[in-house]
Amino acid sequence: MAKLFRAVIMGPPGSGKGTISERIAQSFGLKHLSSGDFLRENIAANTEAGVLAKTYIERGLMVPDHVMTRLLLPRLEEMTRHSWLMDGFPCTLAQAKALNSTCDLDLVISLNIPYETLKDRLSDRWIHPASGRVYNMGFNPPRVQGRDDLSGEPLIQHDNDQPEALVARLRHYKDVAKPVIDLYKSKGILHTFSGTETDRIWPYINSLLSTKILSRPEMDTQHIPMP
Ligand SMILES: Nc1nc2c(ncn2[C@@H]2O[C@H](COP(=O)(O)OP(=O)(O)OP(=O)(O)O)[C@@H](O)[C@H]2O)c(=O)[nH]1
Ligand SMILES: Nc1ncnc2c1ncn2[C@@H]1O[C@H](COP(=O)(O)OP(=O)(O)O)[C@@H](O)[C@H]1O
Repeated sequence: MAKLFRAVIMGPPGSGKGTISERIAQSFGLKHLSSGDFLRENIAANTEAGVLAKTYIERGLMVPDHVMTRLLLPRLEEMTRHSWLMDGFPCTLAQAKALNSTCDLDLVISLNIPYETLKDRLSDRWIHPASGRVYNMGFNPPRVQGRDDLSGEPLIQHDNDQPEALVARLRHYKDVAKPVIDLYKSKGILHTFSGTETDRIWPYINSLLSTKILSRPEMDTQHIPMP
């Protein structure tokens, strides 16, 4: 059996984690797990953790570490037979340490995107709240303006995507992500990609993953006893 592959994608709000994760999931058959989608599922299902998480998200705050880990780690433990890519978790050192105690990551992708680019993208971001589908009026516009492609329902914008809120969100991201990035750097699994366009970054991520994922079955031969 090919060895399982576990990766995390990190980056500030609007850096393209969701967009790139979808491409990775399609090209390499990894399961795309998103902390935001998972929280929304729990909120929709009214689970105890979902109800608690909602009180933070509504105020534009991050969900506390213990709530995130209690929600996500059991889910990851169910995925022992799957290769996956996690988007949006861990985002603090406490979350990274909790994840570390559950599984060994093979790779961490960190997106490094200039502030001006993030500001432009997010002020143009439209979301279909029920599904979490994301559009950008320039980059990937909906087929009908203001409407979700699949359901035809109205799209909305998030207040915290506007420039005033974005500055605070980015500062917060930098503060909490720095020790996480340092941790993964010290483990030798961090790969950072810089740029202003997803389409230009994507080929580099694609070729990195091609080497890592294609080389996995060979690595399995390490377990075959030498004659
Ligand atoms: N103009 C432009 N927009 C892009 C590009 N890549 C992604 N986007 C758009 O930028 C916005 C942010 O991308 P996402 O993939 O949602 O970013 P994210 O990192 O998952 O963001 P969060 O969910 O806030 O953490 C979306 O509206 C995308 O459609 C790009 O290369 N150019
Ligand atoms: N790893 C996490 N730790 C704490 N809170 C989180 C985490 N992931 C997501 N959240 C919460 O869920 C919300 C929605 O997440 P997401 O869909 O990734 O969108 P965004 O980061 O653009 O707001 C975040 O604003 C935050 O409140």
